[in-house]
Amino acid sequence: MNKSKVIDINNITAGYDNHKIALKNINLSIYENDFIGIIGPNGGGKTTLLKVILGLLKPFSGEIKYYSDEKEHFIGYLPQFKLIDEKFPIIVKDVILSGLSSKKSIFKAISKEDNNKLEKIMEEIKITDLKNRAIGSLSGGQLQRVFLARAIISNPKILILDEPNTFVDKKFSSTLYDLLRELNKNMTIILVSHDLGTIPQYVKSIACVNQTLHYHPTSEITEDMIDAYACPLEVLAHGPVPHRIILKHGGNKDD
Ligand SMILES: Nc1ncnc2c1ncn2[C@@H]1O[C@H](COP(=O)(O)OP(=O)(O)OP(=O)(O)O)[C@@H](O)[C@H]1O
Repeated sequence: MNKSKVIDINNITAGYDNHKIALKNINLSIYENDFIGIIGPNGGGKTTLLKVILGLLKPFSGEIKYYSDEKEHFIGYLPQFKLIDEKFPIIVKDVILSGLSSKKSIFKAISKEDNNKLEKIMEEIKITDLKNRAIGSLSGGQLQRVFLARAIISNPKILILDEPNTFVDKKFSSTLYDLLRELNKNMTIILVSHDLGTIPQYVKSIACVNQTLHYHPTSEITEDMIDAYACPLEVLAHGPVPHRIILKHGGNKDD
């Protein structure tokens, strides 16, 4: 079966003002219905890669191609979590609705169709009871759900999540992954995570990012990836780790 490409990253080198290079000669092709887990050490360049994909950071060199007719709702993005000032005067439903159009004023009356989308998404993510709460009054996990709802309400072709597990509780964590699996039927998902114990069960492939990018077309995390890319080893030691994800390099064939 031939899958269509949605994004092609060719030989990208990127970094910041001081000419500090965060990513060097990165190549990655992303296809429809991919579910890519991005792992790597702190400061390895994961968020920088997302910024390049989102068009928020112009690379020093290289090229990124997008394959889509529709620009506006091509990518939904759940950013890395930041606490919000508790006086921030916006309520939950307006935050979620702002994911439908960047141009629409939050004071404009919402259409019936948009309202239906809002109700449906809040039910799916189990935040209906938060609908009229000021976002500054929410807990970290609640806020993260609200931003997830905002990222997917427009039904984007690609969903990008940066560390979505930081604040959610264990119970919502499995709901979140089940939801992502469901969304993945119609959406490409790119997920940055340190949660090495969990992501192999959900993602279809893994990209290790530590200034360079190494793509692994399976969801197994091998010792090799951990050694070469200094991925956070301690996470593997926490809790029950499915045996199948710990393989030696070439373990599939030789062991
Ligand atoms: N705005 C910035 N200005 C200058 N340097 C930056 C900026 N943002 C990130 N960096 C640097 O770029 C490198 C890559 O950072 P990045 O945030 O992409 O890493 P990361 O893999 O997402 O890390 P973490 O897992 O800690 O979130 C780091 O050395 C970081 O200090």
